[in-house]
Amino acid sequence: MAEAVGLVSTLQNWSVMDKIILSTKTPEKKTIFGKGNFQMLTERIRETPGVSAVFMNVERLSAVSEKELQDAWGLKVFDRYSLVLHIFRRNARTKEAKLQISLAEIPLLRSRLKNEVGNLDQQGGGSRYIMGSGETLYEVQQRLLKEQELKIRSVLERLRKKRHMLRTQRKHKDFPIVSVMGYTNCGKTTLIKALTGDVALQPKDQLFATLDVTIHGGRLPSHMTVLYVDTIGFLSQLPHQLIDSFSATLEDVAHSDLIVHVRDISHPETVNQKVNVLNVLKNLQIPERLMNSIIEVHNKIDLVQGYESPDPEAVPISALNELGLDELKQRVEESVMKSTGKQTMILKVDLNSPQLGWLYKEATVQEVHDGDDDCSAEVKVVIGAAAYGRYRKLFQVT
Ligand SMILES: Nc1nc2c(ncn2[C@@H]2O[C@H](COP(=O)(O)OP(=O)(O)OP(=O)(O)O)[C@@H](O)[C@H]2O)c(=O)[nH]1
Ligand SMILES: [Mg+2]
Repeated sequence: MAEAVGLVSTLQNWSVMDKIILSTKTPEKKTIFGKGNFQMLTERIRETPGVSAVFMNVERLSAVSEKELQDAWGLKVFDRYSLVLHIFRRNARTKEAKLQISLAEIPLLRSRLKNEVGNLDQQGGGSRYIMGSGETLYEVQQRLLKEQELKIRSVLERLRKKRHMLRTQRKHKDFPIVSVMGYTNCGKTTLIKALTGDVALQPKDQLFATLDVTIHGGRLPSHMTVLYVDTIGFLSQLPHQLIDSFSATLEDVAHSDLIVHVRDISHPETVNQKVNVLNVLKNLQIPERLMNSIIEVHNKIDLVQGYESPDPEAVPISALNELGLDELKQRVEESVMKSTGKQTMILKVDLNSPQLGWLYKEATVQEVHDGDDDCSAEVKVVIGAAAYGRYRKLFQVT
């Protein structure tokens, strides 16, 4: 099992795996391989030292096929769905991520159950009624699964509402939100760590190191605070049901003020990865204004000698070596000012009133200069239209 997972971490794309592990395009057929092929594969598996699991590059194996292959090879057999789920399970930290995984596991349990009951039926046990309850064993188990699914969904819904509330509070505080997105392992977490200095962040050289959407405050050149959102990485051909379960965690992206798309330009599949990420973003129904203002970041330039971006709009950086970050922050600032309608203003404040304190709390104070008299000051401030409206109303400024 460790090998299978290690392999995914290193290769990061299914197509390369075809060459190394097994592949088939007809998982639904009861017998996947012809007799000759099956024997050849079995021999290859036996001859290869240290194989502890086999990965079949298909979205879903039927429970019957999975069991047959496992019995024949004496090894755990993964398909794309169960392998991604396995990695997710290892990396999940928060309650929400764990619940999402439990939800994604239900279809697997359901098809296994069907298979087990099929076997029991052959022995004459599966469809018997239980102690006059009117329900067969299969029906009871199906019902329990359904109940479990409903319970998970209702807890997830509660967590979602809580997130919604937090989002509203953040908006009220007027901090722009920048979602950092990209293919798995492209360096999203490393970049946010470099931009915010948040030592709690842990970048890792593995797939789906980040499974929870987390938020980190960082300063822009104008001293404005923005909130960077670290998101789950994308992977091509991620099984559909898993996307459904996890797209909920990406919901917040549609409400952000800017998307930064990080690309690992040292990766041989970097162009395909970009296409994949943009496709998923389209499916997440991101508003057009956000899609049109995406900042594309070319990361890991330290790994490509003399890198020159083919796209003059892209920002080349090395998150690990902290190269190009000043330019990136500048671009983020310009974009955020535009999308949030924030402006730089010079306000005259009365030092005998709480105006200055209010501005420090609700906006970004850049400079404070002495005013015409002892009790006034001129304040350079970055402030959004809504906050300025509140300021004027509160202090009756015309
Ligand atoms: N050489 C080099 N390595 C980098 C750079 N940025 C990130 N890495 C490495 O790439 C690996 C993945 O980094 P992460 O920041 O965890 O990537 P991620 O996009 O957050 O990955 P997931 O959360 O799994 O989707 C780590 O080993 C980082 O050290 C860079 O600029 N140069
Ligand atoms: Mg990450």
